[in-house]
Amino acid sequence: MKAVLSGKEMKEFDARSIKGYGIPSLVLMERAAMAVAEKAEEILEKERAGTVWSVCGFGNNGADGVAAARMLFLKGYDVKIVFPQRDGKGSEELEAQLNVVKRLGIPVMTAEDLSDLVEKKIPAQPFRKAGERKRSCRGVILDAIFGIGLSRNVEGAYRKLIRWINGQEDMKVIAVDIPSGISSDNGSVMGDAVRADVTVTFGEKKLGQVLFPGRDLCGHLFVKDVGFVPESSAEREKHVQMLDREDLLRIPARMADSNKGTYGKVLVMAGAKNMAGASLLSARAAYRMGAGLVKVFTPEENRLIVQEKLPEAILSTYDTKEAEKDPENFARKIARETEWADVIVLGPGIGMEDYARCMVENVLKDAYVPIILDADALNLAAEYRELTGYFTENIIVTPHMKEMSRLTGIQIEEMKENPVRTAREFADQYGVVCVLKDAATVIAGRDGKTFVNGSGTPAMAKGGSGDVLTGVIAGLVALGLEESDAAALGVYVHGLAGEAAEQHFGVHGVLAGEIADCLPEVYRDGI
Ligand SMILES: NC(=O)C1=CN([C@@H]2O[C@H](COP(=O)(O)OP(=O)(O)OC[C@H]3O[C@@H](n4cnc5c(N)ncnc54)[C@H](OP(=O)(O)O)[C@@H]3O)[C@@H](O)[C@H]2O)[C@@H](O)CC1
Ligand SMILES: [K+]
Repeated sequence: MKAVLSGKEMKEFDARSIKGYGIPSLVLMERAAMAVAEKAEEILEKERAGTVWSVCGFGNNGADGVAAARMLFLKGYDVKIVFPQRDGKGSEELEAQLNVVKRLGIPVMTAEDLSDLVEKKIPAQPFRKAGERKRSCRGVILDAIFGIGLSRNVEGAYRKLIRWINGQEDMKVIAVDIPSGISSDNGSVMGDAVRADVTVTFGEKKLGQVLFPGRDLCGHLFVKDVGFVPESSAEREKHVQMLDREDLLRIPARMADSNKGTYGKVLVMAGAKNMAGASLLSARAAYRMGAGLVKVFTPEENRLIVQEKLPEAILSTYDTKEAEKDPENFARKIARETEWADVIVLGPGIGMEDYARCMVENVLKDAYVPIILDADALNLAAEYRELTGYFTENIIVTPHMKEMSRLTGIQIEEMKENPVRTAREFADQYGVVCVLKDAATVIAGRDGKTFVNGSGTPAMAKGGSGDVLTGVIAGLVALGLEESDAAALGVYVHGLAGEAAEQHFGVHGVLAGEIADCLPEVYRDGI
């Protein structure tokens, strides 16, 4: 698990080393610049190229850029430094770096000196992967205009320079700390932003590098230790966390002396009449994740297909007409089923009929085991607000952006501006675990624990992928993990399984069921 810091937290973190412990700012900067110069040299050697443009702003990000330019100049590369304009007042560190550069005679110019400074916006290139350039590589651009100190939208000469960088098809772009124009707090583009091939960041990851679109614009991200004094583990835990492969070791082992009862009972309440797909995907994923017993509770019409496609599942069916005619009897049936379960998946594909609403209400009212509330159960809660009155600490909600928008009334664009805050506020308001699904899913758990997921691939942007996630989380609860941990680890494992499925079927070809079937590849390697 690694901490991910906001811009403000990062500022406090580096101030702690500089002011708190007396490590000189220029010492940290020298190491930061060296990490950038090393990465640049690696690329220049590989590409057999010799040109370096260091495009710098007037803060310490710019000072890093000037220092790295000096190091590359001393190695014999053809280096030029570019500033947006002549009259900018620089930070103390920048002035110090510029004094050295002047004595060495490294050319320093301004944006106006560039003959091909463009006005028009460079179109996005959705099919170009980071690191791919159209023509052969002539050299490297160091993007050191803004780092974590970006405080407002970019305009004027700054914006022109950003567009100029994006227009250099034959140069590789290394972003110093974070691509200029990206908010380090939430990854949003503030007016315009650099698309980097590589980003070299210092000390800790920033939220702007793990949330989209910043995550995409970083290209390959490298985190370099530059000598900051680390925080205690209690302090680190207060930050947003990101899981890594080591966390797979937290999946409980299977013991020699065990049986199916040892690994928990998952009840999947999913699927509508003649629509069994969601229940099958969820149940299959729960079994693949390691649950001992999985029962599917679904309309009678789905009996044959469930038996045929997943004979390992226990099946319990209900008559939807009867359920509507005699809700009390239906409630008793539901109570018997929920009593059996150690964990419940509630909602995938159940529809919005009255009996579905009755089912959601009864489960929320009477079941005390962890409940993963997804899809139509969430839509029902949005439509019949009184259902949210039953939200308590045993509930994990797994909305995607549209479902979250229905639940909260907040516009999707607004939530995307700060998904961490959106998930956190929802979890705190209702006392639930909130999994806000998106390309970078945010998990807001108990005790203020918040995670951003780093695994996954666009190959998973397909129908049924969310159903699989419910089964993965349920499987982890069945194995014995606490709800917040099961949710965070479940999202991570689900993403890794998606990556494994992409290896087999390509980025366009993955089916949701194949994500479930690739789960064993993930934890087999991890444990
Ligand atoms: N020793 C250390 O601390 C270490 C720091 N390190 C490095 O320092 C970086 C942080 O440096 P930083 O705090 O100086 O901020 P930075 O990103 O350079 O920008 C601030 C400047 O931009 C300006 N500005 C902001 N927005 C603007 C806009 N839209 N349009 C125009 N101007 C705008 C702002 O002006 P102002 O807002 O004051 O008007 C100010 O002049 C960090 O990312 C890392 O690279 C590493 O070397 C490790 C050691
Ligand atoms: K930068």
